[in-house]
Amino acid sequence: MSASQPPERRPQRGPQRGGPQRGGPQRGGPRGTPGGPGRSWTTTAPSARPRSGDPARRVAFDVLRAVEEQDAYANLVLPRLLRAARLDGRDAAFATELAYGALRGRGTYDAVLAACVDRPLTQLDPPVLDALRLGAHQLLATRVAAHAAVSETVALVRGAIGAGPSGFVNAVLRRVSEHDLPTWLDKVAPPLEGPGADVVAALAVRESHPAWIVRALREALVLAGRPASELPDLLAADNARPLVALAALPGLTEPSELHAAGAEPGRWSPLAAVMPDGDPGDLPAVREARARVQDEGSQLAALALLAAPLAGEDADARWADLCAGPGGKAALLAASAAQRGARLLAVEVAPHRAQLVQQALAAVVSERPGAVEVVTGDGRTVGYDRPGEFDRVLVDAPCTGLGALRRRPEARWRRSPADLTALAPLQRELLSSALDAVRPGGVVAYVTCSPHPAETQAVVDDVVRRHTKDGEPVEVLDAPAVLREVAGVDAGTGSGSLRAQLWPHLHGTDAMSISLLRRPL
Ligand SMILES: C[S@@+](CC[C@H](N)C(=O)[O-])C[C@H]1O[C@@H](n2cnc3c(N)ncnc32)[C@H](O)[C@@H]1O
Repeated sequence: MSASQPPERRPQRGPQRGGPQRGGPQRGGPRGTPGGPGRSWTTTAPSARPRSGDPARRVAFDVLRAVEEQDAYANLVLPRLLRAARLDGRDAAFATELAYGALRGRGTYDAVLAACVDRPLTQLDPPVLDALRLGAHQLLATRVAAHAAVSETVALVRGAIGAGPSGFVNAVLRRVSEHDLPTWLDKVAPPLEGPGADVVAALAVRESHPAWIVRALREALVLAGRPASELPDLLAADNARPLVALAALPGLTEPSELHAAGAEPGRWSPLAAVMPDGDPGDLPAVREARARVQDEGSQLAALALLAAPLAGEDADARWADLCAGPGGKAALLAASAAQRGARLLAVEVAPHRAQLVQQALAAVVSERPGAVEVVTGDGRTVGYDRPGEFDRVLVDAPCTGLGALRRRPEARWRRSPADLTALAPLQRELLSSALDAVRPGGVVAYVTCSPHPAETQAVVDDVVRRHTKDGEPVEVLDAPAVLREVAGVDAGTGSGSLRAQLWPHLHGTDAMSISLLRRPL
């Protein structure tokens, strides 16, 4: 697994954090003998060490616990915990690296830990297992000194869980520290080639992905005209920290304002600026909602809808976003609508997400209130309620998010193949509704942040076939050609498919799939 390097740590002693005394002593123990060549160890017995834990490690641990126990999203819970612990700067960066790294790397670390513990990991107390993952991440993928990784993790366990498991954690982590990551991978991952090779199982351990996702991404690559040999790079890209991309909302600011504040030009989107470091919230344009954090792939999806050629009448003033929450693409569309004298209907079914859309569009609304209408409702009914009313409609469909795993470190462990089946009818109904909602000659963009064929090509093929059968044919437009025009990006999928597919390992964006459809005149 290729994990990003964390910032150098300066030695730190945090205030004591009294945590609930969860978990008893762990029975059994590590395999083999602790210690290893080239490592320096403190000679103090774990029981005699101070009980204090480092606050950054405690925050990372609490993130892992919230993800496990409350189904929390790491990117939402982490900022709250950082604020509560009053961590910023390097300490906040370290806590973030630990939490995200341990979550992303779980597949690799569990394989290593399983080789160091004498019973299935499922029999460990879940908080103890999380602490071990944090320790393994420090030992195998950061520059934290081995003795500090072990002793600080043991201190964390004493503070957050209790004294009982501290000796066990100490012994297991010492065992982990006996080898570096490449050596461990050679020991615990199945071979990638030669006799007994199992590419999927090997990459699942090496690149820390569930095997079904490794298989699904391989299929997605091949069906999008890419060689399967790109799979390791694609999986590795999911483990790299994405740069923060910003979108300058048209008419409200210019990318040059963001560049002047230290951001660099984006790679593809004409609206993009990329922050090499720092907090986007420090930029006035972001604070005032004139610019927003948005992956370049998402920017390109919205821009593709706006650039797709209409047919027939000149009208281009009525746009709709049927799945608007939390409002990223709607903000870009609304700002463009305000510029071009158009009006955007933003529909979102979840009330709290519809509120986020309102917030995302606030700057546009204050400039031009008539440019936007936000509705809490079901996008599936728009085609029936307002048939033929729109010139351009976006369906940014609810999907598995398999193309944005680098952004959501826990997502790969939450998803299951059943999600694909569960989302399929909704995706088809939303696209069908969009096609009913556009006028003849109007265009629909069907977008997912997943490259999986079941929620991209299959949905489009099915809906186009059904509409055609019902006497309402649909034209499939050349989405890669539109993207080439808009951003000079090559996102072709080959073999006659007109769908565009972006990839993290090729384009540096989320793996957005973009199909453009038009109702014939
Ligand atoms: C992929 S997200 C959209 C992201 C959004 N376009 C953006 O760029 O910020 C899909 C959204 O669709 C919403 N959704 C799910 N089912 C829906 C439905 N039947 N009608 C409208 N919205 C729906 C979800 O709540 C979620 O907010």
